Amino acid sequence: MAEASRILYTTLIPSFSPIHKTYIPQYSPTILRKHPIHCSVSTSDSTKTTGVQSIPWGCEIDSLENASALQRWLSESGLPIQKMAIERVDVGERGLVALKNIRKGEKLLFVPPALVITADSEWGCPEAGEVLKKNSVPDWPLLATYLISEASLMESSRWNNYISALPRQPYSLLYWSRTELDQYLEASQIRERAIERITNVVGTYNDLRLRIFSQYPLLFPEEVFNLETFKWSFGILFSRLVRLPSMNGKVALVPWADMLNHSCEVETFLDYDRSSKGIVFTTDRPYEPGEQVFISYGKKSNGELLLSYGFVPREGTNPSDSVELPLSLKKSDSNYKEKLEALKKHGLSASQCFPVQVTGWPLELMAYAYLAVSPSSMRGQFEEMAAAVSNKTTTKKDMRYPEIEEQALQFILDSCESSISKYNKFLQGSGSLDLDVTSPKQLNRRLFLKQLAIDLCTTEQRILFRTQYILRRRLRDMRSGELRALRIFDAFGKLFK
Ligand SMILES: C[S@@+](CC[C@H](N)C(=O)[O-])C[C@H]1O[C@@H](n2cnc3c(N)ncnc32)[C@H](O)[C@@H]1O
Repeated sequence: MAEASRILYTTLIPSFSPIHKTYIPQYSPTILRKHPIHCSVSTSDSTKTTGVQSIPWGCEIDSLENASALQRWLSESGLPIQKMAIERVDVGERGLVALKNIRKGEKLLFVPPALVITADSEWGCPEAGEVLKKNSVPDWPLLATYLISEASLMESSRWNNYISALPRQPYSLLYWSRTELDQYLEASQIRERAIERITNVVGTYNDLRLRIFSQYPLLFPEEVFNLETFKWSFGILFSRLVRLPSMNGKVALVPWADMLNHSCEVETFLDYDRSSKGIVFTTDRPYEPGEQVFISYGKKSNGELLLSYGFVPREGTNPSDSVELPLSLKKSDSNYKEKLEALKKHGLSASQCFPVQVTGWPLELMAYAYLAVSPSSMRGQFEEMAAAVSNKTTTKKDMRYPEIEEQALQFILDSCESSISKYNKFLQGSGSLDLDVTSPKQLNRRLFLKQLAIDLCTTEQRILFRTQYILRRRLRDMRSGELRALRIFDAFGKLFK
């Protein structure tokens, strides 16, 4: 479900496919190795390639100096006069603030395509770009390498002002160590997603290094193109890349537009506007001078926002919030093997996670619960249940098996309560911090991460409490209904004795 919303919206975090899964080299690198090519810019001055210390890799975002330089450079480079300016803000540290009254329904920004970075952008070091393109490197790793390459060129890159204004340390779970993830996010399934993402980024870098960078050390010196710089560039992509629906879903970094922070209270998103030939968004509320202007990064849960952007919205403000509930087949089930086979046929495994919202849970979760509790006598239905778990049923109507509904609901309730106790353990153990995480620089790292984890776990646990309440009520109603039916049946029996 979250995946679908990612595609519908111009989200700032499109799905990222790790290079080692998708990338097929189209020529033998040995051919080029025999004729090494040098990047004319980076090799002419040794400090550009080896003087890594001097590459700034963005800036501290609480300093607005580089942001002002960015703003000047953008207007000199064709960005029309704006109704907003970059300022220090309460939400998101730096953001775009209205300079004038802005109406609801007004188009803003108009960033021309020449100021947008895509996989087709010209490289400051064209030879490096050629090598990546000849190797059919997909957009994400290509853009990550592009950012590093341009950053290393410093003033020689046309994006110098943009890169200098990027955060030196983008806030995202990519920057959390394994110990921090284990310590603070053990209760949340987001920990798994973060580990998976870090593994993909490391895998992608290793793949590029083995196949390409090591073959062209002059174009891609390890002092510049290494895991640390890749984590930085992927952190930038995860928190700033947009997918533009009107450009066939092309992914792009849009300077200036990427200074907009997210609000769960607006629905407007960035897109290419054919009539003005620029990147715009249309406001869905008015703004007064001095107010921060927001866009939506997509209908994402708090966990997904923390994963990619490193923040958690205030409690109760995100209508798209959800929590992943893990369910598993019981190993002691005498039909375990058959049920697992049925799941495997649909690309699923014995343990699955399902997104639960305060408004309810998906049909797929219910189908999984039916499968998990169904007895041997229902073996003939395992297949259709597994198909419903994978959302591949032909009929999309709510599937029901009244004879095992009570067990299925109890099964979900047990999983829900086991998750709640994990959150309890973390939240009770962490005490009650109540720090203002909108100014992260003022906190030390440990407190900052802990507060983020507490905010996330509190909102996720709330959803589970609500689910627990609904399940308990349904089960109580079912059971009291059954009891009443039994009593009536009993009374009838006595009547005819
Ligand atoms: C696309 S950038 C927006 C501009 C960013 N504030 C900057 O100064 O570069 C996304 C980053 O902004 C911050 N951000 C965006 N919306 C936020 C929000 N509602 N609350 C806290 N931080 C937010 C997060 O650090 C996120 O990774």
